[in-house]
Amino acid sequence: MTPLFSVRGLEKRYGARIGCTGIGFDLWPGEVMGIVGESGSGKSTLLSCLAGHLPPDRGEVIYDGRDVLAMSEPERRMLARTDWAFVHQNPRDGLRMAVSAGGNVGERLMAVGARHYGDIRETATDWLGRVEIASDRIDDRPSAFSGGMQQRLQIARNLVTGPRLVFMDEPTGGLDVSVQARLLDLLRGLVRRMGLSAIIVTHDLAVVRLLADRLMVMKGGECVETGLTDQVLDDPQHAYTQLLVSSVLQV
Ligand SMILES: Nc1ncnc2c1ncn2[C@@H]1O[C@H](COP(=O)(O)OP(=O)(O)OP(=O)(O)O)[C@@H](O)[C@H]1O
Repeated sequence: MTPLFSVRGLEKRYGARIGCTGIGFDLWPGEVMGIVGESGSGKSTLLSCLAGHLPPDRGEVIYDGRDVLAMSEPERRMLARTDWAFVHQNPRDGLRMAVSAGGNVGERLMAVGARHYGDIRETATDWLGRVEIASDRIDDRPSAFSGGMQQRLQIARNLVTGPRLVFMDEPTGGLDVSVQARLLDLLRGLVRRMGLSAIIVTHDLAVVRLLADRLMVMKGGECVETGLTDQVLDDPQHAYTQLLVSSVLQV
């Protein structure tokens, strides 16, 4: 088996300030990797570089044997529409607020070639069900939805085309705790059932405990510790990870 996604020596600077540096890992098919660290540790910068939203200054990003950084913009956009998906922290960044819930899901299918209206509507209805949105809300706009519903709709919009790799930026951030728990459960079920590979950025260790097979701990733009999630959280080796874990336990 070869890795689905490989990263080597990735670096991004903002002038003299380091965004992230020296990042390298392999992600295997069906594997979920969590990236954790305090605010300013470089998580979002790294995720943006990985997902092709931000050009890194140095390094290599290989997806399924293809050099992502050497791709043309149309090639990268095609990849982002087909094999990849990106779930934003704020659903408004990942949804079209002026389009109905069904339209939000359906237009992704159309972007990959679906044309038959009946089939598109049927698949959209099915996906709304999978993310626990009642089918009679299909013609409502996302602005009429709660934050949790909007996030579930964003997930349906992203997963309907059957991506292989999903990037998630604080997918449960900004939601209240009971809504977070339900969303996490739902995400875990979808990721496992679809055999998705995912990279999840969060500062919430409960999120990675539930979703991630493997963890990368970041501090000051660098990876300070990596390993299996339970191993890292139960027996942290780096002083910073120990602090991160113990500060959570004190809450
Ligand atoms: N557009 C930018 N211009 C200049 N510096 C930036 C920019 N974006 C991020 N940085 C800097 O890069 C470093 C990493 O920031 P980044 O946003 O990636 O961290 P983060 O771990 O995602 O934080 P948060 O959890 O608060 O989003 C920080 O020092 C930050 O100030």
